[in-house]
Amino acid sequence: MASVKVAVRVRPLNRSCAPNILEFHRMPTEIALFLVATKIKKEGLWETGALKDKIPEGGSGDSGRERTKTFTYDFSFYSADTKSPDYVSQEMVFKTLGTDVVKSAFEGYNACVFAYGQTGSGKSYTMMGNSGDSGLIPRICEGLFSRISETTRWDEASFRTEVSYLEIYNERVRDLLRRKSSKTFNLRVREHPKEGPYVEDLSKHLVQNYGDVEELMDAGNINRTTAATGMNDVSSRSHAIFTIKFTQAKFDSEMPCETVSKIHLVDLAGSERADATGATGVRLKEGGNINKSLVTLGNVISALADLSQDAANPSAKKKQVFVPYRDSVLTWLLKDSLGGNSKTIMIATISPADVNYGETLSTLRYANRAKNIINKPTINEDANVKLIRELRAEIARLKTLLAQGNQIALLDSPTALSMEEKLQQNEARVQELTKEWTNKWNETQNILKTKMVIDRTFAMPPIG
Ligand SMILES: Nc1ncnc2c1ncn2[C@@H]1O[C@H](COP(=O)(O)OP(=O)(O)OP(=O)(O)O)[C@@H](O)[C@H]1O
Repeated sequence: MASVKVAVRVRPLNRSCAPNILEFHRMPTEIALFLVATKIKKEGLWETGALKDKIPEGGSGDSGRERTKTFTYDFSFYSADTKSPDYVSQEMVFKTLGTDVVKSAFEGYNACVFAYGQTGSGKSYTMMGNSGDSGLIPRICEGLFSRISETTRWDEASFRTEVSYLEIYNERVRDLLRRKSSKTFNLRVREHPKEGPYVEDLSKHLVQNYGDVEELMDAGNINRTTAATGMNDVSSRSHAIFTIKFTQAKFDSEMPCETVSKIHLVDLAGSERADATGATGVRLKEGGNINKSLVTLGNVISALADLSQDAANPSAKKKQVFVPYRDSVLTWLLKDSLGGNSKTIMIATISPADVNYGETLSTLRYANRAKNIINKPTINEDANVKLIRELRAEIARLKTLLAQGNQIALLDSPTALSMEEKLQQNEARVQELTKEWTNKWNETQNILKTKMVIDRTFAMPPIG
């Protein structure tokens, strides 16, 4: 069991922007939002943060008193002012959150990081970053490959890494890395009985080093649907999911080990008010679809939070809680990351400008709710390797029983003979499975050793 970890990140003010509600004390209306830094500094990083929403009770006769609502998150990143001693850089965000994702991948857990927030609040900056100031996705990929080369220096481990990149635009799934020859832009979402929802025909790209990933990331980013809006010159008009499938195989005390980890790195489109963005026509339709799927995400988060609270209170009468995963493509595809088999992190991005007070408060509430989600991450072990381990345990058990039987002169009894037979069968099966598994990995390594060339002929998405 693991709760969804929630971090909040404050972006800098725009040059032309309204006053900063982080330090701004003149009340724009009766309501002022103070993002009060009540953080605990631990090992040089902000470990826990609380953001306070102070609402002075102006006009009610007790103007001196303030109603204070406090939100507490797992992490709060103050990135509004590079000169501040509290300033949190892209590197610090990676060190605090990203290194855990890399660790999860090596341990065989699924992981997910998703950035949520108002349009222009810094989701793409946090997830992808700018050139020379990269965000979590490139840093996690780099971290993964640097740990692979470190590991292979002293260990006989083998690795296989595949990436895919899709966007959900107006409720349709597009492959951002599809080949020019592939025919469809509107991919179907299907459900695997064991592995859950997946995108049919989504291209998967084998990568050997960070350079390969970088090429794919750049190609996908060019393909992503963006547009200038009243709030952001390069606004993402789609939700983007960058997925890494990471497989690790090795012999540990002569025992095969194989784990698979799926990492979803998600840059959501921003919530927006049509009046603030000035959207009309196509942009307005996009905005409507974006908001609709974010509302569904909010409903899923709320339902999961209710379920977790219910589970934590066994004496309370159980409520019937329905989780509306299927109400949007986004929530359906992220089903495992939300309330399932994944270690998940939400990064809520907010603006410190007073004009964004309403959206900031709503993001803080949304993030507060997400903290209550309890996931059930498990190590994803290869089914054959699991079988080998179980058979070996059975062999050890039979051997002990036979040795005990030997001591009390049962060796020629029918029970002992059938045990002996079973033991031999199991040993033969283990040998056969281990051989198959070793051959499979040798083949994979041979494919990986032949120099791969990334196909750069990616298709461009249709407009609108
Ligand atoms: N923490 C930050 N430090 C420096 N610049 C930032 C930060 N956060 C955002 N920005 C800048 O603000 C602008 C808008 O940010 P970004 O595109 O990341 O927003 P977004 O939340 O992804 O918006 P949308 O939902 O419209 O796509 C970009 O130019 C980005 O570089």
